[in-house]
Amino acid sequence: MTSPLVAIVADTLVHDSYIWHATPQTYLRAAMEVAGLQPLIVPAFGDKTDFYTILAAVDGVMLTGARSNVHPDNYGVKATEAHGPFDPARDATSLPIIREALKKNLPVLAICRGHQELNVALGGTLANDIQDLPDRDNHRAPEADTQDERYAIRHEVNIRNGSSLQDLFDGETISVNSLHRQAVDRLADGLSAEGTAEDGTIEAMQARDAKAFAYGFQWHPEYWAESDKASRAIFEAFGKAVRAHASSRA
Ligand SMILES: N[C@@H](CCC(=O)NCCCC(=O)O)C(=O)O
Repeated sequence: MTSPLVAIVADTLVHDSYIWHATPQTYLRAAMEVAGLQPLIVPAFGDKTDFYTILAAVDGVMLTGARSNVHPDNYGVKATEAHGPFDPARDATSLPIIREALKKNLPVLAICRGHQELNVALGGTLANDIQDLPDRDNHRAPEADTQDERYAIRHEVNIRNGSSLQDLFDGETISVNSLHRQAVDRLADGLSAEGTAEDGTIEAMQARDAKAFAYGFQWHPEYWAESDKASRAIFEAFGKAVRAHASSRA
């Protein structure tokens, strides 16, 4: 059995005196075991990356969550210490890969930092430390000993009436986890808000002109992809779209 390739842009981190280009296993497993895809981790070498060759080889692109934040230079805001930590190598790789993937009508699944990258890549902006803004809730992960507690389901997302996500989730409201302190501020023109939290945070969005699956989700469907119905539905739909792209090329 062959599985289509999905490109996943790596985070960079320093460990044991080396710079690593890496992706958490939760995303890789959800891509492999629920979406049925073969992940290909793309090292974050920015403009040294041969995007043409990578995007000719894969049938989808997935952007993961990360503790780092998109550098505000990318959306025209002056950086402060509070905007960090940063991973400029990832920004320089993920933002162009998103734009190129959408131009090529490749399926795109953007999660948490990836959701924020999708907005910035198309010209939108981000709000920082939203828990300190008036009328906004705390969307950060709780202090907890285990990842299961950090990724526990925390709040509801209301899906826009008429959104194709209502069909995907078979309902108007879903319950999600929450591990972020930034959020979409000005939504890029090329995106539509498809789901919002009670405090107005854009939790789900879609690339308007995309001919394939192209969604951003502010929460983490990868963590419960095997056991949670809505999380599984996202990965299954992404897998189906990537396989459709692969078949259309064959
Ligand atoms: N850093 C951004 C993006 C949020 C995100 O991708 N979170 C994943 C965090 C994983 C963890 O805490 O273990 C933000 O804070 O908004």
